[in-house]
Amino acid sequence: MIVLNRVDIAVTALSLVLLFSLYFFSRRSTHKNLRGPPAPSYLLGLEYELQTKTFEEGFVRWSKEYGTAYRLQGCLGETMLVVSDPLAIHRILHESLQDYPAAADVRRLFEMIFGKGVISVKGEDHKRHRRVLGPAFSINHMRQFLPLFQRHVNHLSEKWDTVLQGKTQTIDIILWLHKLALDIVGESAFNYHFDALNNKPNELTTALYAFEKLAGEHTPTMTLIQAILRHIPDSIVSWKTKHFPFHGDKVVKRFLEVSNEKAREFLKKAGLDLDLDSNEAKDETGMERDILSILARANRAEDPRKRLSEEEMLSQMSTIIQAGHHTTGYTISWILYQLAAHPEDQAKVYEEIRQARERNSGDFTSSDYDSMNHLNLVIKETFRLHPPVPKLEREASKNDILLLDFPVVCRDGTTIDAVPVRKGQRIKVDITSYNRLESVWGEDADSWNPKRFEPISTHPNGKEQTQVGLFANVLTFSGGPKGCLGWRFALMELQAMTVGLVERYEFSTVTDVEIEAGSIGSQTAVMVVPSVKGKHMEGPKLPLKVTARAAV
Ligand code: HEM
Repeated sequence: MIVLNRVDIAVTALSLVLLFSLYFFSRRSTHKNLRGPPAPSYLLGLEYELQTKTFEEGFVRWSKEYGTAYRLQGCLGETMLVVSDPLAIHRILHESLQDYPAAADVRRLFEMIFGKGVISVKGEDHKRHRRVLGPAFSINHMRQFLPLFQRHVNHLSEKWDTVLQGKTQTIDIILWLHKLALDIVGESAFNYHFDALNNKPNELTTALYAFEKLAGEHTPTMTLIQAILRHIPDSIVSWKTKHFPFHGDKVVKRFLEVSNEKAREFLKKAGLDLDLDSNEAKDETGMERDILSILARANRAEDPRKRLSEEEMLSQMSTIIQAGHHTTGYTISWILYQLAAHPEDQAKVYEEIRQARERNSGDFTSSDYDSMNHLNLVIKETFRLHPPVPKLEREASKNDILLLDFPVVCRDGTTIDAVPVRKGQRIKVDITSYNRLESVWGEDADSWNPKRFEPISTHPNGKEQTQVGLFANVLTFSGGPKGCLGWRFALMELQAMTVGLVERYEFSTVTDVEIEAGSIGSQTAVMVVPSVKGKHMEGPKLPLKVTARAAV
């Protein structure tokens, strides 16, 4: 057996660093003339620092300083391009999606977490997945979920009533709302009862919570390892994960295994098992309210050559559970926070609910929600200011040129309105900064102002906005053929949650507790969450004062 001494190990490590540096040098970008923030070190670039900064301190500030396209130095001298320019984003997400797939390491991570679901695949496979998934997310099916949303909101209210005992109490609302969102998505996706609000232990919740605990562990070494892994071929990383899994690999795998097992059990029980040709007679199960049943039927109706395989079908469930609960859980938290911080908006929303109650004393319909003007302005403004997914990681698959709506000034003082992109270039589509561009949203873009979404005849910069986002032209749900599949689901769920909770409770901020946007996750997959100012590294927290209202 070969025994390596310390010198051997040091020489090997140094050689690897040199080899990677040479590799990165050969891939250095064409963006030398673009401006960007200085990096504190060659080894880590700005990547480690980014994980300790809030988005406000990093990306939002830099986009103000350097414009809608700038360079960002990653580990070992890698140059990344950050864009928040509407025209450039339009090209990346809408016009040329096939030339700007998700970066390879992101797809690899997504495949580990979600399996071979819609979020992990690209090209023709992605189109095939979207075709089968489309019907399950149609507006008509979404409306069928409304009673389910309302039932779970009522359940949360029962819990809060017990906590409040008729008094005003400070509640850290975030964990409650996270559990509410999880209960909703489990039952909607495949009639799975997480029973999170009841704190009921079950296999899938245990696997999910173990997975969630992984997020937020950052060290310089981990940052460097992750950066190096980005450039190692998939086959080698898969081999390593299979034969020498890290603790995190095992935890992630466990969640996917349990989710697949539960989805398979459910389909079997519903008579929709994935042995596609043998279940023609088992059509009427009466359970088509969940996404998986609708999906199974849509898949059967597809041309057999284009159907999703069993593995692909089951992977959609882990995808929907993960994509559909953190996002809505954090967004409803921000909505309630903004209503607490802006009592005049809360009063308007409450008044709309009160008036709607006079017309409808039973369960509200989706038309009732759509007719509440101020409620919908508040939701749109929250989407704009608080996107839970702050950026998308893309990679150019060929050389291209990104035209800019808003020219940027270069290091040599020249102004450019087009940025060349070479094959392999990593691009960060900066959702948060696009949503805050003064040139798009007006001078008060950093401030809360729901009225900006009232219909107007002219736009703040005097010209029509370039179409980028799926909803209200904010980029929160992304845009184009890979944009969020669940945006209608999320919108209706958030309407039901906001109305259900504001009708019963009054929310106000806690004196001396300031809230800011922190983040959890890694550079590859990060989420922005409410946290206590100065303590964002401690994770999501949102204490609010909650008072039960007298019945309307
Ligand atoms: C406020 C709530 C939500 C936000 C902000 C949000 C945001 C996003 C974003 C930014 C993406 C990435 C798109 C891209 O890569 O270009 C995405 C993808 C996705 N979301 Fe959502 N999402 C939300 C809720 C939901 C819900 C409730 C569901 C399901 C019930 C869902 C299902 C999906 C799926 C399946 C994808 C993958 C789409 C694809 O790759 O083609 N999302 N979402």
